[in-house]
Amino acid sequence: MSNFSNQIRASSSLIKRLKQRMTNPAALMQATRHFTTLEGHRPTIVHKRSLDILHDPWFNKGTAFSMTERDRLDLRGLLPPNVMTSEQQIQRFKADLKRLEVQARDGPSDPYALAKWRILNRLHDRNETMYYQVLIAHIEEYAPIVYTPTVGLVCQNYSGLFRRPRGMYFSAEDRGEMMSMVYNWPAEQVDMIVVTDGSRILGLGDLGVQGIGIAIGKLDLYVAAAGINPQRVLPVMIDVGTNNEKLLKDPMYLGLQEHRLDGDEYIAVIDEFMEAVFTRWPHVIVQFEDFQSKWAFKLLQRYRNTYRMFNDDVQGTAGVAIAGLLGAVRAQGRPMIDFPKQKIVVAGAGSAGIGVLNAARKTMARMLGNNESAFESAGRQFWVVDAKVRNDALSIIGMIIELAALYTQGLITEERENIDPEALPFARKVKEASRQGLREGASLAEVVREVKPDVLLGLSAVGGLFSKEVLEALKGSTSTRPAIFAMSNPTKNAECTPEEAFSIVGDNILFASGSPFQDVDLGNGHIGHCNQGNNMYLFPGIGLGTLLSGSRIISDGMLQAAAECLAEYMAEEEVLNGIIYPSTSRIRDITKEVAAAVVKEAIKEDLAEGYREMDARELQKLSQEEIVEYVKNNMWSPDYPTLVFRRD
Ligand SMILES: NC(=O)c1ccc[n+]([C@@H]2O[C@H](COP(=O)([O-])OP(=O)(O)OC[C@H]3O[C@@H](n4cnc5c(N)ncnc54)[C@H](O)[C@@H]3O)[C@@H](O)[C@H]2O)c1
Ligand SMILES: O=C(O)C[C@H](O)C(=O)O
Ligand SMILES: [Mg+2]
Repeated sequence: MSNFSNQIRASSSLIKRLKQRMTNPAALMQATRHFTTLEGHRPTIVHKRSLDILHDPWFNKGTAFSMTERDRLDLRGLLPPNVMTSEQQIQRFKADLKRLEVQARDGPSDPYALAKWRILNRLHDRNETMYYQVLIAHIEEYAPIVYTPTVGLVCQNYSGLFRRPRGMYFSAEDRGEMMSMVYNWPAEQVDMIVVTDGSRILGLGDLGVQGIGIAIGKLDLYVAAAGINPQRVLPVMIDVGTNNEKLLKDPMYLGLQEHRLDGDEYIAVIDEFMEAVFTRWPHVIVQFEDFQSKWAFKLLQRYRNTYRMFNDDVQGTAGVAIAGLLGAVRAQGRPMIDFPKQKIVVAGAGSAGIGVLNAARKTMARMLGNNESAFESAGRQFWVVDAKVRNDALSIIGMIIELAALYTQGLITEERENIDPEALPFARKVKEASRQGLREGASLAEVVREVKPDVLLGLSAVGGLFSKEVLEALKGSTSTRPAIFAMSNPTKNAECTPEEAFSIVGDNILFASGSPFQDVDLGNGHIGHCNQGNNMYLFPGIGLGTLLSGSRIISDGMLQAAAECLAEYMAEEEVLNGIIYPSTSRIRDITKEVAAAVVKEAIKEDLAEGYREMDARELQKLSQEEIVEYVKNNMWSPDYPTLVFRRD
């Protein structure tokens, strides 16, 4: 699109926004105040633009920059969309100070988590190199602060915590202008974008614009674990509104205070964003993060064959779960090839749950011969329990219908009405279910009692779902070592704690959770190991491997290679001791290995087009060891460079 037509779009949208303000009393007041200021004072001349202004305490006004100023000073997209008055800014600051005590108490297991986050964040703003030195050297201690679980708390309190903006904001009001807005980002090259629309942040629901925190946290791991250069990462928030009623009414909220766009309008915004970023940075990789499942699958299908993108919750989680499930087989003292015999109960058929189910089924089918009947019989190893408010129920709420009838819950069978298309392949046949003593909607405890599964895996976002009754039922498992994956985040959303799992089901279980927990002291010198089953073990390596291979897309084979690499990373002895995932202190090493596996697969599939001086032909010639070396040599480390001044 030409610059000229962009300018026309920009000015027509400006007029539209001014018109809208005329009907909004608060905005009108603000506009009036702005003009009064202009009349009363001469404008200040600035010789800076863009981030340089935001980073200069003398000129910075933060969220109080008006829309016209944002346009004039190339600030558009560098601030959350809601323009605030300076009175509102002060209110927000005071509310944040007051909330500090409460937040400290709300914190995950560490009451000082949020205070630590603030200190680290200030360091990040001051000295990026030192920030990453600290993070890498103490990743075990600080990953739970900059990432899950504290990042959830940060997102929930983002309006108060917001200081210096980080990343870009594209809002529904920026339609038609994104192509020019991307040029407001100061970096000439961007390798990794993590984008969210804030619609499902961890298990905390719709947090609207505040979800930017999750994109920032994921990119911190890209730098710390994968060695992506921090000057080449870009966190993005696409603000299409929010359906969170509390945020819609909150005067301190920084995002658009309107309901979420839906349907074609929503897709048009995401399409425009994708076109804009890939136009400016054709080699960028875009990770979709924490989109509600309604859009997660559709957008993945829409873009995955044309853009270098993946969905972390669907695909990253699937790989991490596969590695853990294979680890669970090994921990039983059996070969991985026995995986297709495992009986697996999954609670939660959302974007992550369905991603895991599809990948696990395919892995089993491959082991069984990779034909149609293998795929069919693999499907019979899964029992899926979900609980959903029916879409149609929302529209008939007014018709005095029993509340209970609005929900579909429990075991999914083919009898279920309005079943999600993604869950349909996993619906149990009614006759088969009844032979097992089960029926449509059977409770999780009933399913566990009748199936006696090897694995109970939760991606439901419901804290405590693996209740005493459910865990008691798991004692009847036919496995020598039942495995419990309580994968929902953050901490309070975990389906159960490791203490509950070990104390109720027994010392011999295998336990993994999405958020970190302490190991459990089982007495007599024995430790119940708590694994962290989190997609952080894969997404950094998937991104880095894709970047260094120069593959134009991220294929199923590349994702599979990443998962297998993680599964094989753990030594036999560790696995037999119940350790199926590496500790976070090894995340840089595992990421290097995963990236190398991804590069290797991209070469094998003839997708690798090369990166910088390493062209496709050179890549083809590399041995396994050379690929690992190539990856290692391209990982950024936080060392101070020597600086030299030169006039422009
Ligand atoms: N450990 C990880 O690496 C990882 C990765 C991705 C997601 N997650 C976590 O998994 C959770 C789910 O994420 P998602 O993207 O799939 O969300 P989602 O909203 O798409 O899916 C959640 C599903 O759980 C179902 N559910 C709700 N209540 C239930 C109940 N009582 N019993 C059974 N099912 C129930 C919902 O109907 C929905 O289908 C979140 O907490 C997220 O943080 C963890
Ligand atoms: O963010 C995480 O910790 C994992 C995962 O992406 C999630 O959405 O929970
Ligand atoms: Mg996520």
